[in-house]
Amino acid sequence: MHMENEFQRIKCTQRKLSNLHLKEEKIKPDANGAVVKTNANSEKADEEEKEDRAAQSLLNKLIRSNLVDNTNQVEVLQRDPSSPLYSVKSFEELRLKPQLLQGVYAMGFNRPSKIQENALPLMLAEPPQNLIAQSQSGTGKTAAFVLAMLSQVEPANRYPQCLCLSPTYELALQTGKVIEQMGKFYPELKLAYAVRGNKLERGQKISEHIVIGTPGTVLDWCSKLKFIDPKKIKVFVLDEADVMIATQGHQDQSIRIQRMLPRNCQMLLFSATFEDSVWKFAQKVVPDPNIIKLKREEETLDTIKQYYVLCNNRDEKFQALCNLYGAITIAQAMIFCHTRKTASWLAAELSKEGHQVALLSGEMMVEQRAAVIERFREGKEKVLVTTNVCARGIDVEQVSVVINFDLPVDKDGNPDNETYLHRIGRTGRFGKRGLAVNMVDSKHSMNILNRIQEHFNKKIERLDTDDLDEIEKIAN
Ligand SMILES: Nc1ncnc2c1ncn2[C@@H]1O[C@H](COP(=O)(O)OP(=O)(O)OP(=O)(O)O)[C@@H](O)[C@H]1O
Repeated sequence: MHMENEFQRIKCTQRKLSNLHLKEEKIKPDANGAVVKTNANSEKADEEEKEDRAAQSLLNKLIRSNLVDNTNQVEVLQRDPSSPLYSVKSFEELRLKPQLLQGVYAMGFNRPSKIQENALPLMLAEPPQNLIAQSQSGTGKTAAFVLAMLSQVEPANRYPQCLCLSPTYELALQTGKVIEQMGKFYPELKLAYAVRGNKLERGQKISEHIVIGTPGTVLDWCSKLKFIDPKKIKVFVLDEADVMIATQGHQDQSIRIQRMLPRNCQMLLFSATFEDSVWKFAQKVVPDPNIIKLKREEETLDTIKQYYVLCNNRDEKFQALCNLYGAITIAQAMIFCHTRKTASWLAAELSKEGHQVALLSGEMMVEQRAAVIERFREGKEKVLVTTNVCARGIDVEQVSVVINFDLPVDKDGNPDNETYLHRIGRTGRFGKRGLAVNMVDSKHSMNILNRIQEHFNKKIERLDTDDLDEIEKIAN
């Protein structure tokens, strides 16, 4: 397929861009090759680690090979509440083109996911319906809109008919990959990438049926360069709207593109979250929408044993951790630190003690991070040391022990209860027992711990890591 080569070519550029990403770090080598900070704020930057939602989203895509379990109900708000609500339990019921059904099965999908059950009939309805859909990452949104786009293409018409916006170059490539896989048995269907670096000759018109790209380049291709005739677009998809609006300028560019499309163009918007800002944006770009929401699986602290260990300083925390090591490595454990520096130090110290640990750090490229998580998921390492920010939003399901080497705090130094719940709450899932150990080394961190206890109205027991009987007790 023609798009295969295209993808390969873009993949090469992707590597170069990933390297660029590293250059943006606020550290540089001095004349002797040692790493020095470039400005006074860099210590702070290191501590806070800028949250990069796009990188986190990409990481989740790279490490995920399955649907995320979700037994919560799907909420559907129809534009026309009087029309019957269709939901499908099989892909056959959707009456897809045979080559698409073949593609779906070749991907190993046996039946639609929860969100797909309701979203697909709405998206494939005649006349096409607009849709705003929200569900957590990994619930099958991408596969759903890719199928909708592929279903609506008329291959005989050699011009773009579906337009899909992604927040970043890398995310666009990932979605492109799903289009390629699902369209594997539909060779006449062609895909073009509207991403920076993909240069076309002036005056050229694109003949591919689906265009996937980032807002800036797509806007240029539709307006300034006129590679695409926006008036011929039948399906417009805005993916990862929550990540999109976190990037400066993307929101305005997306709205400008949307304004160029014909009135009867089907508009589809997807997001993992629905904060107010996302919702406002969604309403601007999707007129008269149907709305589908799938709630996140509730995390609870009910089946988790929570402890704290009282120490005087970092070295004592390390010693306590070593005492606990045998008990925690019965299962898989994640250890959270506040800064990259502490995480690197801790991983190095644990290695010196002869323990095999993995380090996941924000300064690694996304591909490297994905490889580390993959090894951990395969059980090649039983302990993963990371920072709260770096691991935010990453779903590793089999972890049953969480150690907060540093307690989670927000930018202002207040307890970050949400992160605490998300980290710890995942350990006791599916009826499994979980274990959480919090390291406390100052009055301040004791105060944070007390506030966390108050917030969840749950007592966190003290643990003496010199007492072998007690350690034995928590491990079993
Ligand atoms: N019906 C299905 N049956 C089995 N696996 C599926 C099905 N739909 C999607 N998947 C797989 O589940 C994983 C998550 O799906 P997908 O990427 O579509 O989720 P998503 O909600 O778009 O996630 P994100 O928000 O991270 O983009 C992928 O590996 C995908 O191949």
